[in-house]
Amino acid sequence: MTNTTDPASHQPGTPPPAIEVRGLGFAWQKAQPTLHFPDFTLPQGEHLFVHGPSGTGKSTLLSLLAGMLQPAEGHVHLQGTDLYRLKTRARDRFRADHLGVIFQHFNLVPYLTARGNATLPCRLSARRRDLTEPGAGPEAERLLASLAIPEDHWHRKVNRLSIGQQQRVAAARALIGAPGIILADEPTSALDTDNRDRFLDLLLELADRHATSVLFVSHDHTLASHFHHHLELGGSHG
Ligand SMILES: Nc1ncnc2c1ncn2[C@@H]1O[C@H](COP(=O)(O)OP(=O)(O)OP(=O)(O)O)[C@@H](O)[C@H]1O
Repeated sequence: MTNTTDPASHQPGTPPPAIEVRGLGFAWQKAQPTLHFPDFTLPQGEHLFVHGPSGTGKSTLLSLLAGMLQPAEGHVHLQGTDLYRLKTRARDRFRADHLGVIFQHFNLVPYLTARGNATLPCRLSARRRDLTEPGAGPEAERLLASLAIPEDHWHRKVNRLSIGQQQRVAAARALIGAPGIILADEPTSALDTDNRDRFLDLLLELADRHATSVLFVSHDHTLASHFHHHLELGGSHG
């Protein structure tokens, strides 16, 4: 893997942070003002809660961190790799190997089962396949069970599951193969308070087992206490 670590960004001999953002800006269209994002560093294994009013750029930030948009300015380093110095194919590979993403609408593959969706990252990444023990199928089943998906639902197509169950399948897909970073965009928006807290506790507990860093976007301030760090968008920086 190409490693374009910025030597100024962390002490030699220590692991690089999970996420480092510097001077990041993005414009959806030339006529639109550039969205500016605050600088931040998230140490590996720690969790960040990103909040802020609608339209302040939370989803845009997530897409930038996932390597899916080209920034107008600034840098994103993920685990020491300068994401936007990678060529497109290398960036796609980096994403498949190191990122688990839970989108607002889950982006599950509707014609695959819960187990089929959860194992998908291991089909796209040999690294993640190699990091499953004893293999992608059993690991997917263990994650689905940990996330309270009943065994008789594992072989059901995901469009026959409840919204809450689909959210948990998306979490299993993000967690499989121990990616270093999980990016989650409002993944609890459709859940009631009890299920939301349970989902979040499970996600963070499973992430902690592999020292996975979680960046979690939500409008819901009551979730902030679950996280080590908080980042408010829409303040004086932008
Ligand atoms: N595909 C797009 N094309 C043009 N402008 C966009 C696009 N997506 C978002 N924007 C604009 O970029 C800005 C930031 O949007 P973004 O969705 O990142 O905000 P957000 O904080 O996630 O909002 P919400 O909380 O409502 O989901 C908004 O002004 C929005 O209108």
